[in-house]
Parts: sequence; structure tokens; C-alpha cells
Amino acid sequence: MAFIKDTIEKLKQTSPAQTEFYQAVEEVLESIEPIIEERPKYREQAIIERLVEPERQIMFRVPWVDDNGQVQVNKGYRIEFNSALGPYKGGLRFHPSVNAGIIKFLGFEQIFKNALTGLPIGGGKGGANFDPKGKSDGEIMRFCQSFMTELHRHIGPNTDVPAGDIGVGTREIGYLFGQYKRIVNQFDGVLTGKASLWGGSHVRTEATGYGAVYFAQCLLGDNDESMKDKRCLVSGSGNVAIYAMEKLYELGATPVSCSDSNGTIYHKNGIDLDLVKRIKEQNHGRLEEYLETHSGAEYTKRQDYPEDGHCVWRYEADLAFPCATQNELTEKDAQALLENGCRYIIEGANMPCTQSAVDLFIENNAHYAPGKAANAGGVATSQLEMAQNASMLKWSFDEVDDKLQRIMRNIYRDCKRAAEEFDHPSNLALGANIAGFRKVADAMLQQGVV
Ligand SMILES: NC(=O)C1=CN([C@@H]2O[C@H](COP(=O)(O)OP(=O)(O)OC[C@H]3O[C@@H](n4cnc5c(N)ncnc54)[C@H](O)[C@@H]3O)[C@@H](O)[C@H]2O)C=CC1
Ligand SMILES: O=C(O)CCC(=O)C(=O)O
Repeated sequence: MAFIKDTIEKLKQTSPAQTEFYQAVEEVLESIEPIIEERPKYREQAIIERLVEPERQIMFRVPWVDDNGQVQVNKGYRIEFNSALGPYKGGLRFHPSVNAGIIKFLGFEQIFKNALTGLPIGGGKGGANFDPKGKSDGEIMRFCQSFMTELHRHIGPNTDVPAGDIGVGTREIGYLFGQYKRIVNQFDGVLTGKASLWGGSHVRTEATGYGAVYFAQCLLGDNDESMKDKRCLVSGSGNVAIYAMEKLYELGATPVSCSDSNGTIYHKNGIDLDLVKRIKEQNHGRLEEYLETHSGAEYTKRQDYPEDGHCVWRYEADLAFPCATQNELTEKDAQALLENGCRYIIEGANMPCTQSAVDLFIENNAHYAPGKAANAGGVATSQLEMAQNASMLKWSFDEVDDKLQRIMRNIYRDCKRAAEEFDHPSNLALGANIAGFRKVADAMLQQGVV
């Protein structure tokens, strides 16, 4: 469709050097082509042109003082992308690679993901090019306080509700919340992923990883298979990877790998999850330390990965869960997975597979679950946290987990139905984009030209 090409070309001119953002937009626009043709109103009302332009983008200076008394400066971002379905909602990423294009791709994906949850939340994302690695607790706190000193004027429980993402977990949310409360003098549900002791929801920590595995269960079930005895490759060793592995073990599967930005562990007998939690959650250490306890496991340093991909995808397994970061699974990795008999690819991370990897999975009829559907359990549980905060109630772990399971089943069903309706019954990427887009686009039509 010429219109899609034109849209991408225009974006390249008006928002230069935002490669990941173009990638995310192109992927969505190509799969919603049939529905744009079916409903001329979307074109007449410039829904696409409006969708690709954030409602608001905030960029700010984040000055802070390090442990040596040196003043440091980072760049902070919050992109309030689309509020057609509810207050902006989406995480904050603290990572040195963060720039406006990365935050925009994440915010754009978040719009459709949040729509798929069926809950009243719009799409947003934020972060900073701050590297938490090697920073002391005091430095992290001062950075978070400075970040919130600007951010607080743009957010609110009914306006924009940030949460965590890479580099932002319960500790950072605590420091951010403390500063917000101090400035606005209100204890409200302005952030999610809070500690359970003071307003956090049960299951939010586990939700993204658990949700991805619940989604995989739906997919396996539809193919008369179960998780039992399945071998699973997992990348990452952060929040999403850890709780995906926990749920895999609970369901009788065996995760055999995990990774961090320095290297990959492959442990044929199954990853020692307690040890990974100790290294990562408690000590904020490096995965290489795993070998001190398990000398039989394999460790591959990042510099020894194949040139055209990531060594984690070169092992044999039934399922693959990319749970680290964007574009971490290349076409060559996809080829290796398929050759090794892997038939299920479930994205725990946001856009971890390159577009050519996704195309290869789909061409080969592998079961590919896109991140915007499979990892939506995190943001869905964030919305459950907002609901609990607003009603001043606290639900039990099982109550939240039951709701999460139901939401993941509904997302799976909606993606599948949309894929069937548009004659690509096994293409869940197409199904997710159409099902998510339709909700946002219809809400935008109903709200007029804004
Ligand atoms: N935390 C959440 O609730 C949600 C997270 N996601 C996505 O899941 C992915 C992982 O996020 P979290 O687990 O929350 O972050 P995290 O900060 O807890 O962990 C990130 C993991 O990815 C690894 N990593 C980061 N950059 C890397 C790189 N360039 N190369 C190799 N490994 C790298 C880190 O070493 C770490 O193990 C991200 O794509 C994030 O956007 C998606 C939905 C919700
Ligand atoms: O919990 C949230 O609000 C956002 C989670 C997130 O950043 C994501 O879904 O990518």
C-alpha cells in the first residue's frame, strides 16, 4: 500500500534517526492494511497520521551528584503517546542506549498492547540514558529523585502512570514515589510496581514473565500440547526472564538458558533459578558468577557470540522466550531455532525479534507470539494495581493471579479471532495488531479530531 510507504517516508523526514520507531510502525501498519481498506473512515479521519504522532513528548535534563561529588547530567524522556483508551500507561527504562527513538518505539507498541488487555489504559513510555550498572544505592536514589523532580509535573493517577522497565524495578519505583509524594504532598496511585507493603499489587513483580508463559500455554493447548517436559531457551536474567523461568518450572517445563549483556549461560540440566535470583535480584551481579556453583554449565562471553546473532538461540529446545531487549533474535538465529526443531517463539521482551526473523517464523508456520500480546501481563497487572489503589483495597495473590490468567486467555482469544477473521488463522502478529488497532482507532473516531 503506497500510503504506508508514504507514512514511513514522512516519519523519516519529520522524526529523523529513529530506526526502532520506524521498525515498530512499519510492522503494525503492514498488518493492519486489510482493516484500513475495509473502513474508509480511518483514512478520512487521518487515524494513522494521528496515531504515529505522540500526543506529547517531554525531554528534560536530569542533573545529579555522584559519590565523588561530581555533577552528572543525563537525558530524561516521557512520551505520552495516545490517551484514547485511558490515562497514558507504560514503563520507564534506565539504560545507556535510551534515546528518543527507542522510547517512541516502546510507547507506540504500548498503545496496542494496552488496548489488547481490554483495560482502560492509553500508551506511554519514558526513561533516561542513565546506566544503573555499577552505581551505588545512594547514586540510584539521587538520580531517581532528580528524574522525578521534573517528571512529577507531567504525571498523575488519572493522567499518566509510569512503571518499571529495563533498569527500573521495585527499588527505583520506591525512590521515584518517595520524591513524588514529597513534592505533591499526596499518596496516590501515580506509579505502579510499588512494593507490596505500601500500595503495590501482589503478582506485579511476576506478572510479565508469568503472563508470557500463560500465553504460551494457550498456544500449546490449541495445538494439543502442554508445557510438561518442554525444554525452553530463555534470554535475559531480569524481571521478565526470572519469572518466566519460575512459571515454566511450576508447569513442568525446563528452562535451560539465560543471559545478561555480558554473556549467556546454558545449563542442560535446567537453570538453577534460586542462584540466578541471588546473583541478579539480591547482588545485582553478573551471570558469569553462576559457574562458581555450577562448573558443568556452559558460559559464552558476548564477544564470542556468532557475528550474525546471539548464541542463546543456537541450542536445541522446544520453545524460545526472548526476554532481554529489542532485536536480540536475528534472522540467522530464527533459522537456527527452526533447524533445531523449535516451533514456539514467545516474546517476553518488546520487539526482541527482528522483522526478518518474524517473517521467517511465519513463513515456516512456527507459532510466533508477538510481545505486544504475550508480555501484556505486566501492564495488565499494573492496571489492577491502579484499580486497587483507587478503591483503597488490596486483593490476595491468588485473586490477582486468577485475573491475570483470565486476561492472558482473553488476549490470546482476541488475537486468534482477528487473525481468523482476516484469513491468516495462525498469524498472531497480524491478529494482535488488528485487534489492538481496532479498539484504539474506534475510540479515536468517537472522540473527534483531537
Ligand atoms: N518489566 C516489565 O514488566 C516488562 C518488561 N518488558 C520488556 O521485557 C524486556 C526485559 O525487561 P525487564 O526484565 O523488565 O528488565 P530488567 O532490567 O529486569 O532485565 C533486563 C535484562 O536484559 C538484559 N539486557 C539488557 N540489555 C541487553 C543487551 N543489550 N544485551 C543483552 N542483554 C541485555 C539485562 O542484562 C537483563 O538481564 C524489555 O524488552 C522490556 O521492555 C515488557 C513488558 C513488561
Ligand atoms: O506496567 C506498566 O505500566 C508498563 C510495563 C511496560 O513497560 C511494558 O509493558 O512494556
